[in-house]
Amino acid sequence: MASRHSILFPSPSASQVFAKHLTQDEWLAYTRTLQKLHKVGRLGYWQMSLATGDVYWSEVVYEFLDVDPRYFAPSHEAFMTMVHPLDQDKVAQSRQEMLKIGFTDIKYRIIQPNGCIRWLHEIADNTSPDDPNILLGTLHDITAHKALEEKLRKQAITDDLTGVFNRRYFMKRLRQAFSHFRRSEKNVAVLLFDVDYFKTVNDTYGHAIGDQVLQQVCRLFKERFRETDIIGRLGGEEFAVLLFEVSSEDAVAIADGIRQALADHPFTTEAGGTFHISITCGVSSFAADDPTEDCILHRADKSLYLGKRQGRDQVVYR
Ligand SMILES: Nc1nc2c(ncn2[C@@H]2O[C@H](COP(=O)(O)OP(=O)(O)OP(=O)(O)O)[C@@H](O)[C@H]2O)c(=O)[nH]1
Repeated sequence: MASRHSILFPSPSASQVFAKHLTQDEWLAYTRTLQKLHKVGRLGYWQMSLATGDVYWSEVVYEFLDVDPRYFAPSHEAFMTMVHPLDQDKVAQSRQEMLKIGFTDIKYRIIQPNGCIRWLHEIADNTSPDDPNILLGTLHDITAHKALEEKLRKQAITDDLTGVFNRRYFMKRLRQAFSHFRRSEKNVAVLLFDVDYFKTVNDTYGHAIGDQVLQQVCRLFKERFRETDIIGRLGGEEFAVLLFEVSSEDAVAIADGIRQALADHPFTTEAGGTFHISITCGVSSFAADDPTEDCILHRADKSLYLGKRQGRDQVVYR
């Protein structure tokens, strides 16, 4: 404890007090006010002596880390054990940066002893006016900010009704998949699904039941596709799924499994009765001579249209 306080807010020497025209009591009162302000503003700060390696953490830092100052001695090493494994390199690099250019501004995660992950924003420098051998850093807990950021990011790429990706995000992933395919030539397939006679579902059972059908279709998609497959709602009752590193034959078999599962699935009416739907699917794969990523969608769309003309409830591959 004594060594922590020996770095920060040292009791001023008589000459310092004299130079600043402060009495020792005034100086201590000023220090207490500053500490209180940091607590009120939820600003954590730390100091490290380059000469001795001693580290001081303010009370708020202990709170961010959720460790007890009575049992947890502050040190650079102790702190690094709490940094999220995925952010270790970033934090280590920022320390080097600070020593080199005298400043760093970084956001990273720490893991508290209870397993909770917190996001911290650290701004640090080594330009202490009194001692160039002292590094100074401030910490803000930005966990709530990050959670909001993540929520907004998800909202921006998700279809509200069904929870699958929206058209814009699907098209972005299709573009990325196409450029990856051009480099790797690993097969990528698109399944284009369209619910059959969906207008009749709405007209017969009502729009709310129609919405539930779309939600259940997507629930079934999510259950049956892999985490890495990209499921998107292109509009209305049309959905597309991007499958990576899958042969065209397997893509057709997967699509047919979904078609069958949907045909077997009983949907419930408001009155408690049940009804069934069917779905038609067009399948296509990227071709080496495709000039753009849209070509795969055009082919899948043509297959889908053919499937509709041939009587629906089927999978067509071209
Ligand atoms: N309930 C609901 N209906 C929607 C939604 N988006 C589009 N629709 C309806 O989906 C229906 C699509 O009808 P059509 O394009 O005629 O297609 P279809 O009746 O499925 O016929 P085929 O595709 O030829 O088998 C329209 O009635 C749209 O109003 C939605 O979010 N919720």
